[in-house]
Amino acid sequence: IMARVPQLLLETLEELVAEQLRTFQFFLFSGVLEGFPHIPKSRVDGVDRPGTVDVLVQTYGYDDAVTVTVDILVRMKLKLCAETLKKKYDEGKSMIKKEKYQNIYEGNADEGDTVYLNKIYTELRVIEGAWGGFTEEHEVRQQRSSHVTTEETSIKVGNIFKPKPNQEKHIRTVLTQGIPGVGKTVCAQKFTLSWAEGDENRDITFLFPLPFRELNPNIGEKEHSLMQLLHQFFPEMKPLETLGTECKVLFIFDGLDETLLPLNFKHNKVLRDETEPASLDVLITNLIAGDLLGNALIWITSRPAAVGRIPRKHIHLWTEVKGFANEQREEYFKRRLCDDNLAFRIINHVKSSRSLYIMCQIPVFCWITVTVMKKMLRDNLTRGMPNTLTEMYAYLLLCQTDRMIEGHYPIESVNVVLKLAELAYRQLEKGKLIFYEADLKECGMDVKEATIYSGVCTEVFMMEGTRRREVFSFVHLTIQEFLAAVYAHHSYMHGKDNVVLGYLKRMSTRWLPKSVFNFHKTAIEKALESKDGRWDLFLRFLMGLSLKSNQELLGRILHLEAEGEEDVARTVQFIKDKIKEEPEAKLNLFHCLSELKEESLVQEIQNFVKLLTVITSANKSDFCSLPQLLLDFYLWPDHCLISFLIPCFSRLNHCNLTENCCEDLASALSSTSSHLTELDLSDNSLGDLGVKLLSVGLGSPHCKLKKLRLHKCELEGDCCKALAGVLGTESTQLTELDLSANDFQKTAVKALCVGLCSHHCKLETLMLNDCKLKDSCCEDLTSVLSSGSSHLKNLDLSNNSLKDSGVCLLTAGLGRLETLRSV
Ligand SMILES: Nc1ncnc2c1ncn2[C@@H]1O[C@H](COP(=O)(O)OP(=O)(O)OP(=O)(O)O)[C@@H](O)[C@H]1O
Repeated sequence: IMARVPQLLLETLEELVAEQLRTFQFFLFSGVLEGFPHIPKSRVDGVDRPGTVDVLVQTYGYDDAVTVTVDILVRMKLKLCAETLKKKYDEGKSMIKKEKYQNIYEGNADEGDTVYLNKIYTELRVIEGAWGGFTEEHEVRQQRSSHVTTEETSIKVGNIFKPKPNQEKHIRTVLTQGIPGVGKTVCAQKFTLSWAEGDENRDITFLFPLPFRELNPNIGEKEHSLMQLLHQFFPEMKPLETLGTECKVLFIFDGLDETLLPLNFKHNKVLRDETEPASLDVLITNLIAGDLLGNALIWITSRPAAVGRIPRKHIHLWTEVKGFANEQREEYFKRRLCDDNLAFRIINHVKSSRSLYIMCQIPVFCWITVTVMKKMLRDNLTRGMPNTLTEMYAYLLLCQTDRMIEGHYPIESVNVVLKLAELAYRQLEKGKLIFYEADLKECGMDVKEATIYSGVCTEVFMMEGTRRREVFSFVHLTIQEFLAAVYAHHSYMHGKDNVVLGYLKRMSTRWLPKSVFNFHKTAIEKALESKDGRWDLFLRFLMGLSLKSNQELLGRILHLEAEGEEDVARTVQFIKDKIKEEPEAKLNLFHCLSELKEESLVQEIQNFVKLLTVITSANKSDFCSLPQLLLDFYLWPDHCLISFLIPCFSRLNHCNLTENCCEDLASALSSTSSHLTELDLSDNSLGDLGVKLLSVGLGSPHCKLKKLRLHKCELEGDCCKALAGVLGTESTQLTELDLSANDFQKTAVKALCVGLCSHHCKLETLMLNDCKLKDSCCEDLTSVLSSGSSHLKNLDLSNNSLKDSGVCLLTAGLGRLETLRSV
């Protein structure tokens, strides 16, 4: 339709006779059109029809060129002509609506390139019933805490409104929450498209996607009825005056976090009539509360921090988008790239960096990774692939700048990036994610500059309706945080201006001596003071930018280099001191060290975990989530850290562990740097499978374990063969094995004895008490004891069902045994 606008306008002007054309042009240059700039007389006076169309489009853009033309035609009393133009335009617009849902808006799409949703859409993990007790926490932290939720029931997005078995009440309102970039908008779009294509939810007659951010510009406009609002957004609905009660209607309100509406559920008047005018806030709150169109289905999506804006009583089903599971990550890369070889290389790189791999749970990071790595591999820049977050975002900014230069935009990238960075910082300071032209102006930017970088940094929305208005936002909050850090770093390096301090403090301290260290220190303190973690990611990027390598990387577009390397060393020390002060509150500081590629991070974590062990030992349930937490988020460099962590976790008894952690433990035990000699895993539900997985590590030549406790681990004997294998390996150093309080049968002990007989076996103490053993196992044990190779000195068989005859048999062949407990 947009491409057809000039043609539509031309067709309209061709209906005018010469006299009328001159009158039309008079309106353009006379300046009578309210809210639209007038066109200089010299540009239109006496110009032919195609020339007039050109001037119209160049001056007003497609949308407003049509609005202006319709307005003038009405003033010229050419009503029919005006209506025809408007009708054709509106019809075309409703067609692009459908197209709008077929394509996905991604910042990096090459000019004219269409990314089809159905092509790249990869199933997302969505769970239902999760009320996580949301807090005002920063979303990146939410990602962390959402990790430890326990019970999760997956749900298919297309089924959220379908009745569940045994459910009496139908679900009218659903709220779907998720951290930024996790795929909420894409979910809503996919739902809409599947419905529009007739694949799913065909019982819904009307589906109205009304993103909160597109509703914002309507705030403060004169009152509208719900029907008028719908007519404005969906012109094809105009023939309908009411929606009635017969048909099933669904409203999708995407992005609750972006609304500027007060959502005053408590005091807004009750509204029941969809034709009665009211303020936008009244319309929306009444729709959600069910007073207006009580049968309509409502779906709201939101980032976690904003979900509290809807009273819980109005929400019937809570769901949460969790992002991609492991296989889905790979599938995404394959779908996105259409080149298996390239996908394979990217997947391999992502897998080689655990932090990157974890980040790629969030689809938007997958997209950033694809954007950056595709270009790097294409340019043969395989050396030094990005590993830290700062590197990744720096490359993203470079990619975008290259695209801009390729597009021959006659604009100086340095300036635009800096202005954008300032914008990012100022808005972050205000806690704003969306902003207006006035905010751009504050940073010396015009709309054109912002839109040139629209690919990655900002999005522009042409609003429908009576007014044209652009709303801006960074494509992703993390990009805003990155650019904000660029601004803070640049301001300090070039003007010794510490923006982090805030204006007043900056003024009052301007005479004090300055140093990079002091600058970093204020930023660290600011981040630590903010309760909602708003500055956490900013700080990570700021630390990352203090690395010479990252400054050089960005050197092509920005001069960020700083003197004062020793200052960075002081910053590192300061971070470490802060961590020691209050380790459990300073998790983000570990991320900062990893952005700084701080080699001693490993040591720091080890110390940190030791401290944590002491702090949390009183509360084992908190403690048990920590290994997973740490493994996931603080592994850098990726491969060796776990082995450093393990010594601190040598006492993992009673930690609610299951077989799920055994593979990680095994890999820690088999790491070359593993120094663990004792491991207590008692009172966990490892089961036979868990111990089998663990045995892979136990049997490794690098495993230095001497004592292993598996008391009460829900073992039934299946694992004994694997344990025997461990005992029989040449490198085994195990001298003490506690298998007490498990449920072993004869065959289990028999299997174990194979290992005990091996001449490599160094076991001196074996505890098999409380194992429901019967006499029948004594025979095998006796043959072990009497074999010359056994080192067994202590054997505990107490609390089993052994009879005298069995014990007699054992005592007959004690070998080197010093203690035998059998009662
Ligand atoms: N299911 C999916 N399949 C493929 N790509 C996806 C999927 N979900 C998300 N993406 C990618 O991630 C990007 C961000 O997703 P989306 O805009 O839906 O996130 P969001 O949760 O709405 O974030 P925000 O809270 O920031 O609005 C998309 O532009 C797309 O590139």
